[in-house]
Amino acid sequence: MTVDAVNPQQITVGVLALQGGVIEHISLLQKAAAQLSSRSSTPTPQFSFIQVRTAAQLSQCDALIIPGGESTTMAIVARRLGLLDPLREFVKVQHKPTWGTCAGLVMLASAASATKQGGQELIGGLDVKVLRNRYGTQLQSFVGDLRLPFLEEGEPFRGVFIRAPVVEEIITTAGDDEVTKLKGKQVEVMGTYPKPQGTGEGEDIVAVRQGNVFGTSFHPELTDDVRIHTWWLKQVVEGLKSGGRDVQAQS
Ligand SMILES: NC(=O)CC[C@H](N)C(=O)O
Repeated sequence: MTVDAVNPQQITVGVLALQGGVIEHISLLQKAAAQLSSRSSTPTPQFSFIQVRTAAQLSQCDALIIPGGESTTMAIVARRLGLLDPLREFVKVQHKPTWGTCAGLVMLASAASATKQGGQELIGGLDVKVLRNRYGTQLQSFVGDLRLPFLEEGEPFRGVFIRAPVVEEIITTAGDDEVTKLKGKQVEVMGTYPKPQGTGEGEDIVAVRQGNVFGTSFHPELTDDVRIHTWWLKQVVEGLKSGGRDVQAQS
């Protein structure tokens, strides 16, 4: 199933507003929308950016951002508000474009390790296992320069990592129900960052995409760098214009 074709003149993007950097995401989305319209020679869509706290608000959205915060708390609150199943439907059945940052990435993973005792509920959508709090506690927060191949050439992106998760495993179980629902789209690594000293060789995966679902370990909304928001919004518009073909097919 694909996202229904919508009038791309009117696009509503929601930011899940249970906790975390909601206002910051909306502010960067507004800047990104202004940039898209100033760069385009043809009319760009009219965007509405709304905070989502109810299933009714979610149903108005063509795309969604799940911000950072605390995924365990977010799951509990979403469950209490009756939002968890509508969110699963939005991401995994309607295949509407969804981007999770930090705790949002945890929520969009199909599995997580280093969870609290008893585990935690997830939305799923990305066939990955995330390792929560990979870099330690709040005190080990850092800003690291990232080279993100999907962005235009330019300065490295300043990645803000706060108790950040990383993708520790890409789950490729053939015949897995979720994979089938995601139209066979495979997980694509969109960004990596060198493993901290003493924690192994190579790079950690800090950004992934699978079909319409995108996740970053870091917090672009806590910078004034609008590039990822602009890139994502463009993917959303292109996907809706083509009647719901998912964003992975666009690039
Ligand atoms: N900055 C964040 O969003 C932290 C995420 C948090 N460690 C979690 O697992 O939910």
